[in-house]
Amino acid sequence: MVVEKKKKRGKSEAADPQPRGGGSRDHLLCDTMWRRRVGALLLRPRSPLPPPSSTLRRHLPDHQGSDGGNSRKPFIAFVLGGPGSGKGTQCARIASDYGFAHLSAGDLLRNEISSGTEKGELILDIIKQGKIVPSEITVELIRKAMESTDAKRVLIDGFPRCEENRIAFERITGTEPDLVVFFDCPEDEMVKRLLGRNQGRVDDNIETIKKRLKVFESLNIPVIDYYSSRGKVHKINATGTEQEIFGAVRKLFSSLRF
Ligand SMILES: Nc1ncnc2c1ncn2[C@@H]1O[C@H](COP(=O)(O)OP(=O)(O)O)[C@@H](O)[C@H]1O
Ligand SMILES: O=c1ccn([C@@H]2O[C@H](COP(=O)(O)OP(=O)(O)O)[C@@H](O)[C@H]2O)c(=O)[nH]1
Ligand SMILES: [Mg+2]
Repeated sequence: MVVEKKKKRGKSEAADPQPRGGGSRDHLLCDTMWRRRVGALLLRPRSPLPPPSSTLRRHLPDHQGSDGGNSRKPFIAFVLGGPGSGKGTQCARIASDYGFAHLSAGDLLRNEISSGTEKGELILDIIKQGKIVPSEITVELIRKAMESTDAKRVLIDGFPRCEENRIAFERITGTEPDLVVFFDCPEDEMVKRLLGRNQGRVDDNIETIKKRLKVFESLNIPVIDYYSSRGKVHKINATGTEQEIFGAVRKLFSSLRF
């Protein structure tokens, strides 16, 4: 099943700006429709997105360091994979064994929902529908979280979700990931795990799961294809036990020079 999908993931498709899959495209919208819908919210007077702040700049330039260690950027790993592929589970173990800060985009968004703001209501609405939150919101949350950690190694779990997310992140932070880890898992296994997750999440129901899987295939795979073409992707077979998968993860992370 996975192999068949991989065959379909040709380069030309990655370059195709149109979402794949045909049929109604509503569920595939990354950001455009929501931007329109919440234009007033997003365009409300506020300070424009700042250029990378001095704190973030300290981390963001070349992580090899160019001014005696003061300008070191953290080592950034994006952790991608379909819903239920085990991103969060494996990130927790990487964070604990390899000294990474674990920034989960989904958790940052859910924290914002808990704040009870208008923005939180918008995020909740989008998550319930399995769609993607506007990049301005997510990138800003990630940027702030990166600024507030002193960690020299950062895992960004579940982001970028689409090409537009990726471009916004690179533009706003002025940096790129050093590594992209892709947990490759068959859909039926992901569905089984999500239905058993039992965390009371509004999006872990079969109707929303189906939408999330379509969004992953149409919008997230192109991000993985993009970074593959830049030699940054390390694919890990995400079937088997947590321990077995972590064996493959450990092989990768133990071989890295941070
Ligand atoms: N290898 C695995 N085998 C079976 N269940 C797993 C495995 N890895 C994670 N899980 C469970 O599957 C669910 C989804 O895992 P999670 O790490 O939250 O995935 P993601 O962050 O990619 O959505 C959780 O309930 C988790 O405990
Ligand atoms: O960068 C992100 C990360 C998450 N989400 C939304 O938050 C939901 C849950 O994301 P999370 O990463 O927590 O889900 P997971 O893949 O881990 O099950 C997604 O379906 C999206 O609706 C988003 O819009 N942008
Ligand atoms: Mg997760």
